[in-house]
Amino acid sequence: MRPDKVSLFEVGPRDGLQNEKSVPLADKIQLVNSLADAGVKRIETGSFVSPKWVPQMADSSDVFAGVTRHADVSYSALTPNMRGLEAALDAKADEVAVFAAASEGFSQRNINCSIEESIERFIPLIEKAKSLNLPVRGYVSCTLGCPYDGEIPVSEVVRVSEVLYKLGVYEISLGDTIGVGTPDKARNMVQAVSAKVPMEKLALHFHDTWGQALANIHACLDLGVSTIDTSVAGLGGCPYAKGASGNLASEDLVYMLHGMGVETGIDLQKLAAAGHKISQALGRPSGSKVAQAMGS
Ligand SMILES: CC(C)(COP(=O)([O-])OP(=O)([O-])OC[C@H]1O[C@@H](n2cnc3c(N)ncnc32)[C@H](O)[C@@H]1OP(=O)([O-])[O-])[C@@H](O)C(=O)NCCC(=O)NCCSC(=O)C[C@@](C)(O)CC(=O)[O-]
Repeated sequence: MRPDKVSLFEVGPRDGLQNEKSVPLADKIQLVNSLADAGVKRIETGSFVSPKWVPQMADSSDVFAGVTRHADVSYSALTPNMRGLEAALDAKADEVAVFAAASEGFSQRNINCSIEESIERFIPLIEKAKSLNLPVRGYVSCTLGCPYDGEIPVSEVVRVSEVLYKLGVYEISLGDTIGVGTPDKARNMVQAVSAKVPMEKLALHFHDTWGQALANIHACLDLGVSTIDTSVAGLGGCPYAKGASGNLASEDLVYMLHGMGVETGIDLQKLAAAGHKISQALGRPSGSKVAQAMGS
């Protein structure tokens, strides 16, 4: 059944900016602050990964330190290993996220290890986070296709999702990393995963490379999914998925949901203004169709 309310998990400051040219620290901080002012309650603020691999995120500690915290907003960080977790704890992140893939090719290119090795790495991280009552989110990349391995069996998406869930992540974000999915395929994949991980623990993380993200999300909404990852102004892509464009623009999802009578708690004008400002810093127009139509 379609949810009355959807929670947006904003990934622009991390997933977006990790694949854009470097942005000054002040602009990153302003982006996070303006997203919170627009009513976004969950903001992926940065990542604690190797700066050699993703130099755009090297100043994540400074972003966390510079943001004006809202008590009701969760500021999260991506953490590939124990070192990342320690850095996230120092930065006082409210939650962290581990990231695995449903495809071996992507796992090797993205985090330089196999799927099984990545899971082994996450075990102590999740245990330590749990001991500190720090929530851990889990990503599964390439759920609808991989830039290296092509088609990915749904059974593998289900398997990796279930493993992460059983390890104790509180939510599984299903990534269409290169945006190749189409509505029926997306819906079937989500339905299959929900046989092992409860629907209310699933989030959609669909990139819009092939212009399908909004249609794919719409196709999954009636299944009851109520958490969706988006990126303001459609920022970003993935450095290890050549040609991948950003996640679906947050503005586009909010406009569609409000039009369907689904609440988000987000002020669309303020959201579009946040997207406009960061797009200016990048020297290009917003990637959100809705923001463009609003004239932001
Ligand atoms: C995982 C590693 C670290 C393995 O990297 P590695 O080279 O296999 O491992 P390593 O342990 O030998 O470390 C290499 C160097 O990185 C350092 N290092 C090691 N760990 C850290 C850390 N936490 N923070 C800072 N530095 C670190 C470490 O100290 C060392 O430094 P050196 O001795 O060469 O000077 C590396 O592959 C990496 O950082 N990869 C980054 C991948 C990444 O951020 N990808 C983008 C995010 S994933 C994504 O976008 C998909 C998602 C989540 O959005 C969902 C979707 O769309 O599908």
